Amino acid sequence: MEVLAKVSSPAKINLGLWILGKRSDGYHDILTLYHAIDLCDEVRIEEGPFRVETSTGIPMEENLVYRALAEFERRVGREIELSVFINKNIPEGAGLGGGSSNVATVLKEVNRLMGELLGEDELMEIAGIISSDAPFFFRGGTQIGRGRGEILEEIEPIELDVTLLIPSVKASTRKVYSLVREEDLTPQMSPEKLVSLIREGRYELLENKLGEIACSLYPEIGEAVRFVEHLGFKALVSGSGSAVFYIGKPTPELETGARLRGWKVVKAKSWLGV
Ligand SMILES: C[C@](O)(CO)[C@H](O)COP(=O)(O)OP(=O)(O)OC[C@H]1O[C@@H](n2ccc(N)nc2=O)[C@H](O)[C@@H]1O
Ligand SMILES: Nc1ncnc2c1ncn2[C@@H]1O[C@H](COP(=O)(O)OP(=O)(O)OP(=O)(O)O)[C@@H](O)[C@H]1O
Repeated sequence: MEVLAKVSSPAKINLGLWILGKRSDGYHDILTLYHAIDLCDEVRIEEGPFRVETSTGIPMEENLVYRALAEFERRVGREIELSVFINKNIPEGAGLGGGSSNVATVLKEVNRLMGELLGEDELMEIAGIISSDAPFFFRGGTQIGRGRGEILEEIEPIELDVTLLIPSVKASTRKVYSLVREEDLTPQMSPEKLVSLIREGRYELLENKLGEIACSLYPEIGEAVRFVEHLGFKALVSGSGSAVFYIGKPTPELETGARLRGWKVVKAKSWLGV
């Protein structure tokens, strides 16, 4: 079959995440700085029967991309006659937004291949229904996320070397959020404070309140944080975990320690292209 599109689907890290409050719809209002990195899934779209397959064998009905395309099809009133194949490199349940990135990347490509039937706003609306992290991936780069994560504001691009340390445990975003208590809320944190921290390069002041809960729920994530801090780096959990990262390149001590513990090390850079 003819290959119609080949496109990369980048991961994200959260350069800080604060939980501002609990909402009546069961979600939480957050303030976060999304940052796309060059750890990517590879998406291939061919003409053919409507299907969505991943290299990790995610059942199609469970695939966030399939659910997004089903909603797209309903709205445009035309059948999708395309086959989507995703080669997964982004570890699942790592707080790196793999599925969310796939949703945005595939919606954009399918919409383009079918003649731009929907505008970006409506595509982002579909994406946001499927996953709170997905709207970020339409523009990528570095964006402030508020609300559930779907209210976005681009800031000037920053270029970082990032080292990810990925424990084998998969973190459940829903479970981590379900443990949020009153004392974990920081309603006083504002986008202005966050932007000034970043502008001044005060990365040591960044924190992820959700990541702290993930560490209590999944001790291996806490171990990874303490190991990175022991090496003298500022460790942050990405999203709800399990990935831990720091700004800088891998060191021999880090590689050795990670190997001993069976943790994956990924050397990444900012992903500036969308
Ligand atoms: C942790 C982050 O990844 C940080 O970027 C996001 O806040 C979560 O984004 P996500 O994985 O796309 O989350 P979703 O798939 O939309 O929601 C999964 C579950 O996480 C909880 N959830 C998610 C986002 C949010 N702002 N508040 C929440 O309480 C809800 O229980 C929801 O049912
Ligand atoms: N296309 C997909 N890619 C990855 N996971 C998917 C996909 N579709 C559905 N899933 C399911 O969703 C779960 C979470 O996926 P994802 O990789 O986006 O989580 P995550 O890395 O924790 O992202 P986030 O930062 O949004 O929490 C996976 O464990 C998997 O079962």
